[in-house]
Amino acid sequence: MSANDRRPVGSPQSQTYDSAFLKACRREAVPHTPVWFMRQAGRSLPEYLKVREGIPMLDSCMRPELVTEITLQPVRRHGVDAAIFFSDIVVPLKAIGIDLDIKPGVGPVIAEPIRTRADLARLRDLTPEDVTYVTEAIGMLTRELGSTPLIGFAGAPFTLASYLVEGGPSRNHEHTKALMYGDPQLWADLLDRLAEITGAFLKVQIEAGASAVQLFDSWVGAIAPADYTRSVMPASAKVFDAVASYGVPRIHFGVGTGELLGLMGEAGADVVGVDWRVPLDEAARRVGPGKALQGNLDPAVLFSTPDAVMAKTDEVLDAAAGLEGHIFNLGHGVLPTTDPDALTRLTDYVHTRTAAR
Ligand SMILES: Cc1c2[nH]c(c1CCC(=O)O)Cc1[nH]c(c(CCC(=O)O)c1C)Cc1[nH]c(c(CCC(=O)O)c1C)Cc1[nH]c(c(C)c1CCC(=O)O)C2
Repeated sequence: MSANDRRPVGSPQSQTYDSAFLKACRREAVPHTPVWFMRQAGRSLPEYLKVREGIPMLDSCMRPELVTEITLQPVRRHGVDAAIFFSDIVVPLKAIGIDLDIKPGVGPVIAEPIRTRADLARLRDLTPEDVTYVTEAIGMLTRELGSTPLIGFAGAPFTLASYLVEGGPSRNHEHTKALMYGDPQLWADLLDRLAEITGAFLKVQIEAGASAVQLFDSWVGAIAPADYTRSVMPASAKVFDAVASYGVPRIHFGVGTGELLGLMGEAGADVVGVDWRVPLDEAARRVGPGKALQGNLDPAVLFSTPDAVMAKTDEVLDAAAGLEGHIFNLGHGVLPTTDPDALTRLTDYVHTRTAAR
């Protein structure tokens, strides 16, 4: 029997329960503000580029030893308070047989976009057998990580639908919105299918040992609040409901979502991720009581001088001073050409500045 079998995730007996990260998610007192970075594993790290050499992105997600190594790299280097599982939001779609690839410098590209009712049949249920490499990698990882929590993740139904309907990355989401407004029933059915798949994918990660999960609705900032409530929120709420009984914190993040922060909390999140456009004290007013916040240093700030980084970090920490729970992060993912030393310095700075309080 492994440690995971005896000490279930989410319970006070789990090895990660008393970590600063999980305490902040639960809005309990912390020894220091916990830090992790979206996209902390990846191209900013030379050791990542080295192990990925000659291995296509999606292939790398299916090799448990490689996933374990890549996930651990930023934890070792920066001393962050949590690891995020190395994978991609399109991995579950690939696992159920959707023909897609991740093109370097472009992102996910879908061979045949999904736009009709007949296309929906291609989105079959995801079972744990489809992603045994995920279960295996998380088992290896949680053994290596010990008391450091592992964050599992998935793409939210809207963001996944955007890739599937457009066929790839999109600035304006025109085909996606055409479907959402033009055939609301097909849209609702598509998002509901994606919610089932996403819920199943998160369950696999939690059952394998993930201590928290983050739902990335990266592109939902393109949607107005009324449309979000009507056409997006029911599916995201279904995903959060699917994993509610595990008792692990659920984080909800999107870019440009200032007008949606309250609704994204209401969808069922315990922690709301905030990009850099809304200060955290204002975000707290929008989200309301009972939720922790995560964020929100502009990732581009890391290209500035160390003094400027510290000054902008102080602004984030000052705005966060009155929050019920705060997890320090960037407002979006680490940019690929970021100096990794700037991330290590930032981690140390947040730890030191918040330890004395
Ligand atoms: C929208 C989205 C995607 N993937 C993801 C999102 C949501 C987060 C966000 O909003 O940024 C999520 C994601 N993708 C990846 C992770 C790994 C874990 C981590 O954060 O450290 C996570 C959490 C690895 C990856 N996913 C990808 C890379 C780069 C590929 C490479 O290193 O070869 C990595 C490390 C590819 C990818 N996959 C996607 C994009 C836009 C890209 C970048 C394309 C490019 O610029 O090359 C889709």
